Amino acid sequence: MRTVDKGLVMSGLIFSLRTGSSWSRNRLFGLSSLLLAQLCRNNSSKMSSDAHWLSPADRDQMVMELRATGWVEVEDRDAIFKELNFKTFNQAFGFMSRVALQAEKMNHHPEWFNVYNKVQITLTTHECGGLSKRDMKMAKFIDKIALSM
Ligand SMILES: C[C@H](O)[C@H](O)[C@H]1CNC2=NC(N)=NC(=O)C2=N1
Repeated sequence: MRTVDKGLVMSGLIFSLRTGSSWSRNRLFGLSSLLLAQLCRNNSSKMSSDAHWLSPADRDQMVMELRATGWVEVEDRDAIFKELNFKTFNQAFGFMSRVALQAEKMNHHPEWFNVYNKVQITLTTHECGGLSKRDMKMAKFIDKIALSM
C-alpha cells in the first residue's frame, strides 16, 4: 500500500479513536476497514501475488475444495475455520509447532486457539481483509500435517 494510502487509513483510525460515541466509533472503524480492503484491491501491485483477493470464481473453487476436508466459512468475515482434535496435548502441540514454522516461512500466521487436544484455526489475509491464495496454501499444509500426526 502506498504511504499516502496508509496515512488515509491511519487518519481514519485516529479520528475514530477520538470520536466520542460508540455509534460513530463503530461506523468509522467500519469505514476504515472498508477503505483498507478497497485500497488493497486497487493497489495490489506491491503485495505478494498470493496475498491478493481471489476472484469470485477462484474463491468458490477454493472454498469448495476445503469444505471437503472440514473447513467452513466464517459467518461475519471473509475467513475459513477448522477444528482439529488430537489424541493428546503433545500431539496437538506438535502439530502447532510444525504449522508455526511453516507460518513463519510463509509470513502467514493463523489465528488459533488450543486447549488440551483441541486446536481451532481461523485463516484469512489481514493484508487484504479477506481470503487469498495464501490461505488456501496454509489450509492445505495444515490438512497434510494433521494427517501425518
Ligand atoms: C507485516 C506482515 O508482513 C504482515 O502482518 C503479515 C504477517 N502475517 C500475516 N498473517 C495472516 N494470516 N495474514 C496476513 O495478512 C499477515 N500479514
